[in-house]
Amino acid sequence: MSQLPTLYGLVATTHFLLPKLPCVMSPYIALMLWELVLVSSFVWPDHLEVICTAARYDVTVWNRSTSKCDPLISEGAKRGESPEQTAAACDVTFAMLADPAGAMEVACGPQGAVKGLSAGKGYVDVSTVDDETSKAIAEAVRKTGAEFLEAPVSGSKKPAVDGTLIFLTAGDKPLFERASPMLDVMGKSKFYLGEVGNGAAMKLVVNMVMGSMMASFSEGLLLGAKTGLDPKTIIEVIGQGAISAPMFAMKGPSMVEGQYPTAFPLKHQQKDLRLAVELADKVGQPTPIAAAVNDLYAQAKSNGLGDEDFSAIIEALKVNVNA
Ligand SMILES: NC(=O)C1=CN([C@@H]2O[C@H](COP(=O)(O)OP(=O)(O)OC[C@H]3O[C@@H](n4cnc5c(N)ncnc54)[C@H](OP(=O)(O)O)[C@@H]3O)[C@@H](O)[C@H]2O)C=CC1
Ligand SMILES: O=CC(=O)O
Repeated sequence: MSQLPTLYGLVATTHFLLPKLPCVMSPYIALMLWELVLVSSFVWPDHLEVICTAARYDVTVWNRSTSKCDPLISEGAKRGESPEQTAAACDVTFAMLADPAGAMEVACGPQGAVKGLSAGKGYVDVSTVDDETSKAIAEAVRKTGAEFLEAPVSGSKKPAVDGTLIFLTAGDKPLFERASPMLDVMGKSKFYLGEVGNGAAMKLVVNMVMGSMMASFSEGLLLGAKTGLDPKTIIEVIGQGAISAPMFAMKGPSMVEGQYPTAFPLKHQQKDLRLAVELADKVGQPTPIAAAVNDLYAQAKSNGLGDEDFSAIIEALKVNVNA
């Protein structure tokens, strides 16, 4: 299928992207891989066809819940039997897992990708994790002679489908250069940030700001509504001023309707806030706003909103304090 020498492995996650590369996958990665030829619970056959044709990569996919790979398999991807076998079969393996525990399990567990790595291979971890997890995976990967790149992404489901993610990479520069053509298929830009840990830190900083923005926006919509303002007009006014943001314009209208179709799950936004607050604590930077917002998301998660989109945080604020 491919005239290129690189074989991709994807060990992943499931919900967000079944992207376009070799993976141990997540839904999110599935979307990314989708453009390389990936797999996922999302079905966009026409789009996949376009991407496969354009990218021309041979892709092997593995996911813990194997059925999530079926759509990609039916489009020509090969099925990996385990992270180990996937990494052994591929030149470069992309991993996209839910959290630090999942990323460690898939990289370093009993059938982990590390067991299939060797000199000449590369492992690119696209999961959002903390710097310590990333460094531990980097060490295990490098012990095999393979190279490691952390590459968390900024951008949710639509950018994944469109191939307009932003990659925040750090680690082995030769692997960054080798993986760049693949990153370019899945993303609109990529940053190389130096030592392992810098990509994780950048991602946590960005998502800390995003989580706080969404909570503040939610408070504004609810406060306005309580004073008799039309929330749709609030969104319009915000959209024309200095604090306008694509996120408000995109998610505001459905939030007003009480609809939260999941692109970025609330449980992952809370995970990122928690990791950001822990990072701040480690380096001695006060982040009182992020700490308060983290508590709010944690409360929303315990109230059953974890699998909703993170914009469902507005529901956690819909309490009548005068009742
Ligand atoms: N969704 C989004 O918009 C974005 C997500 N991200 C980040 O990308 C990552 C994935 O996100 P997303 O796809 O939405 O998450 P999901 O929760 O939808 O998917 C998580 C994936 O991780 C797998 N997984 C979790 N734990 C393990 C484990 N112990 N062993 C093997 N597999 C495991 C799941 O497997 P299974 O299918 O078997 O459950 C699933 O494939 C997260 O780190 C998230 O923060 C970053 C930017 C945007
Ligand atoms: O991590 C989430 C995103 O949208 O970026």
